[in-house]
Amino acid sequence: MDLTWVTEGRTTIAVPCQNPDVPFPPGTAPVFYNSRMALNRDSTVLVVRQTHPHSYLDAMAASGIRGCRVGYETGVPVTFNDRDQLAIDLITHNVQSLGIKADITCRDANSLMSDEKFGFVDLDPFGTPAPFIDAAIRSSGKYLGVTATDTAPLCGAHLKAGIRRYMARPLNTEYHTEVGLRILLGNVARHAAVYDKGITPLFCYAHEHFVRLHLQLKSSASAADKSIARLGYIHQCPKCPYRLEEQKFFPGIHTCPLCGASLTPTGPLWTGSTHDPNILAGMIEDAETFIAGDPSGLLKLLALCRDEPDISFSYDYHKLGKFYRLSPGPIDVLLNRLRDKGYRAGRVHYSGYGIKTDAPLEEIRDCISS
Ligand SMILES: C[S@@+](CC[C@H](N)C(=O)[O-])C[C@H]1O[C@@H](n2cnc3c(N)ncnc32)[C@H](O)[C@@H]1O
Ligand SMILES: [Zn+2]
Repeated sequence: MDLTWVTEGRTTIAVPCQNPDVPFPPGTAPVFYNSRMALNRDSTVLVVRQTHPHSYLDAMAASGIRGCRVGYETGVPVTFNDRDQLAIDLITHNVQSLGIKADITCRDANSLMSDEKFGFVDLDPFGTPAPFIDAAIRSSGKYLGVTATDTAPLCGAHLKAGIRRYMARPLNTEYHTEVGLRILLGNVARHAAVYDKGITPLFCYAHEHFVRLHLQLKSSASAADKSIARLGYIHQCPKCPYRLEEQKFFPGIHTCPLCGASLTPTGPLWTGSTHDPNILAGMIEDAETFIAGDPSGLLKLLALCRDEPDISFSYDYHKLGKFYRLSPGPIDVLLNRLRDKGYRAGRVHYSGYGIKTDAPLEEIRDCISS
């Protein structure tokens, strides 16, 4: 395998040689490495620096970049695993060149996670993490990281695949990214509850083509009950912009109060907050000085998440304008008008056109038109 050196964060490792103008066709790279996931890994390094787990499992390590960064940039002992021997050879080379403390195993991730426990278990598979979530919850002593790149099933573009994988009904609507994030969170909460574990989202977000979760697990039946109580539904009107958040285990049947159509439920999904404000504040402070290179993209994402209201759906600002046949002014003017009227209002982290507010639609329309 021809190798080249790459530096990500403060860590330099070897990865398969790739001409950026002629990328490997999907599935043909000798060992996977994607520089576009650097922000995803930056966020994990920051979470690990806030949480200090006693050990970290990079369950699907490929080149080992994620675990190498955790080991080198946080000092936490790492176990690297991949079922591919080529990946193991590359990880061994990278671990030796960095001089970090590590165990390296070549096993099926589910088998390893069924046998051993780790402070922080991290899943970063190709596509869906669904087949690995159960074992990861059993293996994790306290923290869990999950990446999902199967955004089409999660967000409702591939409805049947979404239902099969996550046992929830997604909805391909203007806030489908939010739906995908919350369906994955809800799925993890339900798996955790089976083992009397509750989840606390530390920093969970959707970005470009992936969803990323960082969670804390708490072992107790009451923590599990509290998580289950956070599950619910978003009911969307198929004819107008009306939508309703419902925190209930079984969905109610609802009719749109504005146009009379039957609302379509999406879920079960996680409702309310998707981050811990203290962890986020610590990450923001740390990112400014610790993340090597240009931390502006990550800092922007962290600030947007911090300021996003804890509401489980959003509106596309342009779509509202189109529906009401109004030409909307600047988004910040609308948000200020809503706040002046006493409503919560803010931007969303996953779209430049999304807004979240608890104002009723008539008030939003008035604020757009005034
Ligand atoms: C998306 S890559 C991991 C990327 C890596 N974490 C990073 O940050 O660059 C997925 C890796 O999972 C490995 N893999 C897939 N299924 C697996 C399984 N059941 N057990 C262990 N490794 C697996 C593949 O060999 C591949 O190297
Ligand atoms: Zn309606």
